[in-house]
Amino acid sequence: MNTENCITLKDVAIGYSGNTILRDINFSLKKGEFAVLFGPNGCGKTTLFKTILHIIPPIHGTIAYGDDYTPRFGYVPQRQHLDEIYPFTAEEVVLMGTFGQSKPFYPTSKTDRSLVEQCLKDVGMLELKKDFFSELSGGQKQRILIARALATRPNVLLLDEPITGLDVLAQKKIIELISELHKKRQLTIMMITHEVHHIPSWVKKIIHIHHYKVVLGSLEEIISLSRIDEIPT
Ligand SMILES: Nc1ncnc2c1ncn2[C@@H]1O[C@H](COP(=O)(O)OP(=O)(O)OP(=O)(O)O)[C@@H](O)[C@H]1O
Repeated sequence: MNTENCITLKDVAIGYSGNTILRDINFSLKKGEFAVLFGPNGCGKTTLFKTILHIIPPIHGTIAYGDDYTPRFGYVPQRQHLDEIYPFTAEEVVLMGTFGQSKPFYPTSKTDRSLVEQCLKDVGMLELKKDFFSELSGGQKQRILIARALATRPNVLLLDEPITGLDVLAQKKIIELISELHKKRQLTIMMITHEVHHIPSWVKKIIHIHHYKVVLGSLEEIISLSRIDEIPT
């Protein structure tokens, strides 16, 4: 495998309990690349993320990593699913990101505490760390979920619809934050969206799920395909 590629999907089929949702998925991500996974509601974007994260196995095909490359995934799930079930402060939510690497029932280490502080600082939420997660605005919640993912010390960040449901200004700020983190931490990033106008104009790689097929395309190609889909038949 090309050493520049950190993740390669080859002839992958995804789905649940043997029922295929999408097949013939073929693409690679280079180290430090920023890719958008775009497609309509219910087409299988989150399922593809779950497969890449090994939460569910692929029905067919392989997911390979570059030579000498071990991916450490940070996952930012859809915010709407978490809003009401989190009776924790912002800081406690970020701390959860460290749990996968700490020993059970041990008090939080100083290293983890300072990691949490750094992640809160990096997303601009240090001052609100004692506020309840449930009482934060949509944009602030998104920042905390990004900080929680950063606290897992990732080299690959997967973001599921990070700007859906935010107002235009908050969307702009979250995209700026993600872009800044991408550069500063040299992360490989994959971001899901189902709205074409949520794709930043500077994104070069777009993985498009279109009519049950996974294709790579430029933003211009994706926009023209979306327009064709909007024409009534
Ligand atoms: N745990 C599950 N078991 C069986 N089917 C599921 C499960 N989770 C999702 N599905 C189905 O898989 C299909 C793809 O869902 P998925 O959540 O991956 O789509 P999506 O593109 O991320 O949608 P959205 O944009 O609405 O988040 C849907 O038909 C959904 O009902």
